[in-house]
Amino acid sequence: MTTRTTVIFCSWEFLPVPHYLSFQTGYDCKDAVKRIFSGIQPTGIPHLGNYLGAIESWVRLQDEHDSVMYSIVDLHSITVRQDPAILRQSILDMTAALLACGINPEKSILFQQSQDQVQHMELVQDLAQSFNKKYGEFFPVPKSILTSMKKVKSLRDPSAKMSKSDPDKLATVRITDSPEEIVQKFRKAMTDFTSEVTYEPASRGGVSNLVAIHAAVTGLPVEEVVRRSAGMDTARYKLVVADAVIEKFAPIKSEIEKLKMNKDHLEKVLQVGSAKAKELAYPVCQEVMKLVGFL
Ligand SMILES: Nc1ncnc2c1ncn2[C@@H]1O[C@H](COP(=O)(O)OC(=O)[C@@H](N)Cc2c[nH]c3ccccc23)[C@@H](O)[C@H]1O
Repeated sequence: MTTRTTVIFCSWEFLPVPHYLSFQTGYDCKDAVKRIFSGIQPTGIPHLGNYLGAIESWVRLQDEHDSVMYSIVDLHSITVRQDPAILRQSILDMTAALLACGINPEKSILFQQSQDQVQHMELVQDLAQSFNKKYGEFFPVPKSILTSMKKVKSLRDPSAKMSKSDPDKLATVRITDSPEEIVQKFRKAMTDFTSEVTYEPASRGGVSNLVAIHAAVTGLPVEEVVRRSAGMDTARYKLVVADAVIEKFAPIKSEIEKLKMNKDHLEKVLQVGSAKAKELAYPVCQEVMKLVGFL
């Protein structure tokens, strides 16, 4: 008998999870298989924060775990009114972006949240615990895991996180930005009056955000990035970071363009993902029905 459990992946916050994903179909929670689950809203193009804080790790996790699910959380996005046609297109664009970043539908189940039922992480934990109290140890209680990358900060206000919805267009670097746009955004990034490049997040948020981004996109330790920029002023350093980001995103950007031309493929990926997710959920729901006495 295969047993299943859920490990919630998130970058720094508690994240909600479709509740069926926290079910297991075995009888012994201790033997449960780890399941990775995370999600991203379809609205807007993924930015540097989404990439470094989540997507890059999702790609790694799909190679490290047998059961991995990523959801395009379209239900989350309708907390504000969305134009249906634009939302439909955004879901496909996000699918293209995730595939271009390296999400492999052979290794991960990629699906739309609206094809599931959704609950929040804390609620799932409460539900699992309360169900287990009444019916025995059936649901593993989901746990969160964290990435090493902290929040990527806004380029215009290092006290705020980089966000898709920032009204200041210079604050957020999107995966599909042109090299010119990326250079412009980094050139205008807020730093301070000290020209030296150092990593002191508490007192020098702006330049430290640049160092953290630089380290993350090059894969170098922060200390090494700082050492290599000795003698450089922040104005020059901004261009070095911009170049590193351009280099990182160039292959992803061209892959997105290719994938977006094949709408049928993108739709198929989501359909197959939803079918796989439903297939996992169905026997679990049946077990629950039996435990409760409905079947
Ligand atoms: N500036 C930033 N720096 C570093 N990481 C960041 C930055 N901005 C965003 N992220 C991370 O990107 C992922 C998707 O963000 P969303 O806002 O679309 O993501 C959200 O709105 C989520 N609630 C959707 C979600 C994630 N996990 C789930 C599990 C179940 C259901 C839903 C979810 C997230 O990991 C987010 O933490």
